[in-house]
Amino acid sequence: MKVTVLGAAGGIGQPLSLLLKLNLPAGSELSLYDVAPSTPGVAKDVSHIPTDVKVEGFTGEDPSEALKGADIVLIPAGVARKPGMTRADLFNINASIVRDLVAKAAQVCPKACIGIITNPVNATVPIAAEVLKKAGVYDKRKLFGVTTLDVIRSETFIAELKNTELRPNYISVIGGHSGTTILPLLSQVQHVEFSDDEVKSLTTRIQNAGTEVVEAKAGAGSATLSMAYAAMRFALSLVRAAQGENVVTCAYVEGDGKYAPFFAQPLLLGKDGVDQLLPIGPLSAFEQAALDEMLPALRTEIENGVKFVKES
Ligand SMILES: NC(=O)C1=CN([C@@H]2O[C@H](COP(=O)(O)OP(=O)(O)OC[C@H]3O[C@@H](n4cnc5c(N)ncnc54)[C@H](O)[C@@H]3O)[C@@H](O)[C@H]2O)C=CC1
Ligand SMILES: O=C([O-])CC(=O)C(=O)O
Repeated sequence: MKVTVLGAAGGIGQPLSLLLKLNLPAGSELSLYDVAPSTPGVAKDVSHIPTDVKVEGFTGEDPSEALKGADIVLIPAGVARKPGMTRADLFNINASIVRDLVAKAAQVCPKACIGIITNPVNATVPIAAEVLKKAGVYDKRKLFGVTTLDVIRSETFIAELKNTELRPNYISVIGGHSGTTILPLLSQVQHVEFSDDEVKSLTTRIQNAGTEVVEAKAGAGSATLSMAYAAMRFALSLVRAAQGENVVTCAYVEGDGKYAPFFAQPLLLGKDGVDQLLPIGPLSAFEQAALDEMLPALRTEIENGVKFVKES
């Protein structure tokens, strides 16, 4: 199993590389690439940790060497928000970064599962899909927007609010990954009751959690450490599924188009990525209204991504 991280020298990339070195199964390979010239040094640094995961680092303009033989490609390359910006403000720079990196992955490792972390995820995943289609290698089961951070935040905030045990993957977060497109399905959480006020305030907190970090970091970037953990958890789900385990997770994928062409929802992962789209389940009136309200914005972000590739 080979995992390649594109953007490996960044705020997310470095702790993600560390976590993968510590947690990938023995015998795995970890390939780190970034335009930052320090990347071979990041790889050298991580490689001194005594686990049975082989690490290589690459820099320069071309990620091809890093992508050779990759089974999973994780992409946190690009710029992050500063206070006052929305994720959509990152589109102009990050759209072409994702387009060009995914075009290389399409050439070098067309069968790899690709997890896009770079924001705005709602648009960068459709960009990646269009690039893979152009290259004739698109398999919608293998392209994901990584929304695991929304899930782990929900887990943490619920446990804090209700003083309950932390349980992984006990909540679905559907829709997309920005503002009101992030919709945690609190009504489905087992054994926990929320008042209407709690539902409102907790939903808003989960939707604004990225901004909470951006503001607290005061100009030094956005979530990196919790995102690195989230991306590791997502990558390990793909690894376990590739090894034959049935794994359920939420991610932003091209689904059945019922709500929007791309949509974050629970998925059953298998050997080739998405094995089954799982139903989002029954929604409360609050959640149904929030879903109806978010869809136009989500669809517009998707269209912007598609248009960007068609026009470039
Ligand atoms: N999906 C999610 O839940 C989250 C997504 N993000 C997004 O992840 C992205 C990265 O965030 P950070 O790591 O904090 O940013 P950062 O600026 O610390 O790191 C980004 C890295 O990407 C590299 N890079 C830029 N262009 C590249 C290219 N063409 N090829 C390879 N590497 C390239 C840079 O050299 C840098 O090392 C941002 O777009 C951010 O908004 C951040 C948090 C959560
Ligand atoms: O808010 C941001 O810009 C980074 C991000 O996606 C998150 O923390 O959820």
